[in-house]
Formats: sequence, structure tokens, C-alpha cells
Amino acid sequence: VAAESKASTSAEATKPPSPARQRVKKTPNDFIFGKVIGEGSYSTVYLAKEVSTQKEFAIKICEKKHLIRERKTHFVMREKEVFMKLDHPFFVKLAYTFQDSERLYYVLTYARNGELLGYLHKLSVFDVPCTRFYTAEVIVALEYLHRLGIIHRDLKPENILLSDDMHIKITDFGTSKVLPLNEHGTPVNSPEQRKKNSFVGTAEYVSPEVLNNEPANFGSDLWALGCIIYQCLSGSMPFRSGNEYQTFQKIVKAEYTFPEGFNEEAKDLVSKLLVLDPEERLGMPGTGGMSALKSHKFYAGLDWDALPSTTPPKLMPYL
Ligand SMILES: C[C@@H](Nc1nc2c(c3cc(-c4cn[nH]c4)ccc13)C(=O)N=C/C2=C\CC1CC1)C(C)(C)C
Repeated sequence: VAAESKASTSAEATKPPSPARQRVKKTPNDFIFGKVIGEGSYSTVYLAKEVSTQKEFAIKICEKKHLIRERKTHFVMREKEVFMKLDHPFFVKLAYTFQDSERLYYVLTYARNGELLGYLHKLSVFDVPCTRFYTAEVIVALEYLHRLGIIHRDLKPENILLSDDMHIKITDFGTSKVLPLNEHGTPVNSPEQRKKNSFVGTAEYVSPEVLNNEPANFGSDLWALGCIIYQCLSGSMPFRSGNEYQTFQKIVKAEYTFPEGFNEEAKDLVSKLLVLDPEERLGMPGTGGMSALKSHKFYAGLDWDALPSTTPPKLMPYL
């Protein structure tokens, strides 16, 4: 990588910086690359350290020829478009982008404490205070995302990362959808949007409408939220089944049961999210919007605006 980029850097060195590019573009030589953090759909994400600041970043690298061959350039363009719009503490931030002859590089926040899923596996279940806190942070993140007209479409505990101070950092927007905004800046999810969906989320969290080939909408993220709340308190997924086909059969019928002892307020909340008709899900405009969701008794007493500055409850093994 270093050798090739030297070639392109020298080529770039002769190109006068265009006015649009005020700050100098980074190159791979500005970073020391470490372990592979994860494989995205058309990319590999590495842990890396910026030489000049010793700061750690996650760097997503895409092979240009692979993207072109797989005709996925629009995915990475859309993902970059989404990252450029996001400026909120509960999302991974895009710090720099640059390229060399072979690859595209996206330099992003490194969420040092990894996936929420990891803690859920370690503890098997979260207690009510932790479930309240972390799912409330997801709700604040969804409210921000939906206000920007962005549907995540693949929300799941693997995409909910944790920062140094144990607040959430949502990531993986490669499959998100950006809805056009009308003249008032409100997202338009019109019938024209109803073209065949090319993307289906992760089996256990995908919503009925997406399985029925209807376009994803904000309700699709609320369905995933319902699955996540269920999973935090029970340690298992509501529609988990022997195989994917059986899982899908349960999803399209919203067929699931609560385990013994499941928190009553959470039962009521989940039953208002895992509803077949997206418009009927708590948090959608027809049911009072996100403020109705935030007023649900499961979150009684929670200071929503203080969440980013609240000390997160300790994720404790279930006693
Ligand atoms: C879901 C995602 N996983 C992850 N994506 C990102 C991480 C990340 C960190 C850990 C981690 C940290 N400590 N221990 C584990 C585990 C998984 C991660 C991060 O720090 N910063 C940005 C990321 C992603 C940016 C986005 C453009 C792709 C996949 C599997 C797609 C790579």
C-alpha cells in the first residue's frame, strides 16, 4: 500500500490543490494500520493509528475495481452522503476520506468498547436500568436520523457500538436509505419510492414490510428497535427459528411470545413496536410520533435531553 500510494501522492503533489479542498488530503502513509475490525459488505475496516496525533481511528477500505465489478459504487457514495450529514454524539463520525490508485479510504471514529452485542453475549441479559438507558439512546439516535430523512434499514446490536465513555455509536450505513426532502425539509416516502427493494436487512431483525417487498420506511427501524428491546431483556431474539425461512414465516405473522418474568412495561412497549402495519408502530406519526414513544411508561422518569451527558449504568452480570 505504502509504495503504490507514494506514486499517486507524487502525482497528486504536482496537482495544485483545488480551492474546494482547503485542507491537505491524508494518505495511507499518515496512518499505521492494525487489526481487521470487521468486514463490511464491500470493504474491510481496520483499526489504525494516525502517526501525527497517535489518535486511533477505524479506517474502511474499499477496492475500487471490486466496487466497479460488483456495481456497488452507489452504496459507498450513499454511505458517504449519509456520514457527511451526520453530526451527533450517538453516531460514528467520518473524519477524512482519501484515495490512492487502487482504493478508497474512509477514516472514522474508533468505538473503543466495540459492539453492544458483545456485552449482551457476555452478560446474557441486561437488567431493566441498562436496557432502558441503551434503548433510550437508540431512540434518540433514530429520532435524529429520521429527522434527516434517513432510514438505517439494518439496525441490530452488532451495529450499535460503544465509545470510550460507554455511550452508543451507531454505524454501518452502507445499506441505509436517504429519502428525498420536500420544500419544507420533511422526508417524502411517496408511492414512487415503492420500487422493488434490492436490500433486505439481517434475517432476525428484518421487518414484515421489507420481507413483503414493500419499501423500508421509518417503521422498519422501529420494528428492529422492538427486536432489540426484547433481546436485551431476554437474551434471545423474538423471531429466532431453526432456519431463515421459519424465521421469516414468524416475522410476517408477527408471531412471537414473551419468556416468563419478562418486564411488564417492556412487554407493553415491545407489543406496540412488533406490529405488522408499520404506520401502527409506536413512534410513527399516526401513533403520536417519537414523543409518544419517549413517553412510554417503560421510560418513565428518564431525562431524554441529558442522555449524552448522563453516566451510563454499569453493564452488570445478571445477579
Ligand atoms: C458493523 C461494523 N463493525 C464495526 N464497525 C466500526 C467499528 C467497530 C469497532 C469494533 C470494536 C472496537 N473494539 N473492539 C471491537 C467492532 C466492530 C466495529 C468502529 O470502531 N468504527 C467504525 C466502524 C464502522 C464504520 C462504518 C463504515 C463501516 C462492520 C462489521 C460493518 C465493520
